[in-house]
Amino acid sequence: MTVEAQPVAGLPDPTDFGFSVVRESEIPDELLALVARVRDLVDTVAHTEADPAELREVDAALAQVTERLAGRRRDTGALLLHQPAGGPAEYGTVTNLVAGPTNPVAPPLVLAHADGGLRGEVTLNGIYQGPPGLVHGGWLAALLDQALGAAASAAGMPGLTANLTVDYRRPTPLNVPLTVTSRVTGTERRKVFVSAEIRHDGEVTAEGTAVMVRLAIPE
Ligand SMILES: CCCCC/C=C\C/C=C\C/C=C\C/C=C\CCCC(=O)SCCNC(=O)CCNC(=O)[C@H](O)C(C)(C)COP(=O)(O)OP(=O)(O)OC[C@H]1O[C@@H](n2cnc3c(N)ncnc32)[C@H](O)[C@@H]1OP(=O)(O)O
Repeated sequence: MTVEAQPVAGLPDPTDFGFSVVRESEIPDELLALVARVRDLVDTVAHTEADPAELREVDAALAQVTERLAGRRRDTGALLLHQPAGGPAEYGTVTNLVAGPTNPVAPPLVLAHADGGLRGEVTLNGIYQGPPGLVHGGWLAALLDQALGAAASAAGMPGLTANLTVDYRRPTPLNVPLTVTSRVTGTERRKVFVSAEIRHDGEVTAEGTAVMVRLAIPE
């Protein structure tokens, strides 16, 4: 489902540049319910010890379901026009790997404006595993990258990550609530300096900084 975008302060209308735009409110509840179901499915499949005959049957059933849904496919680059709690409307992508509401692989990370930056809670299950019982370091980097990019975007300066530095301070456990925070710490020409942390039980388990380079939007 694609609609006309509301203008976002300081940004041109993305439809003028060939992007399709979807308002968050236009995503049907039924799709969100299906996405949640598939998240459960991914975790279930990753951990199943069902016998081969049962697996064959389930595989065939899922092949039918996949074919049934494959007919009407959204543009991969479709933008999501959404409004983080406590802040103005902004753009992301509908299928963003970390935060996209329609992406079953996204946990998803939902961030709200807080304390001069952004804050959100997320719980990562066994499909995000690296070492036994612990979150994969690449996924922690992805969470941080998202929070860092979103902080710049929420401050009205969307851009791309030019440089990302991650420090892993403590092992980050699976299946527990993690708090993610981020903020802009400075700007210089098109560069936006940002920092972010992931905490478990109040203790920082991973932290990152990034240089985001603001989008150079053609006149
Ligand atoms: C039309 C409307 C569209 C609306 C869309 C709106 C929003 C959508 C955008 C964002 C969505 C918001 C939130 C999403 C949240 C998170 C998503 C995660 C973020 C990512 O997943 S993102 C993917 C990975 N990311 C890349 O795929 C970047 C590949 N890369 C490049 O595309 C270029 O490399 C680029 C653009 C970075 C720079 O290129 P460029 O030509 O534009 O600019 P240039 O090189 O002149 O650099 C300008 C100044 O940045 C300094 N600088 C450059 N590189 C640096 C580095 N590595 N370290 C330190 N400083 C650096 C220079 O030193 C200079 O600094 P100075 O001003 O001091 O000279």
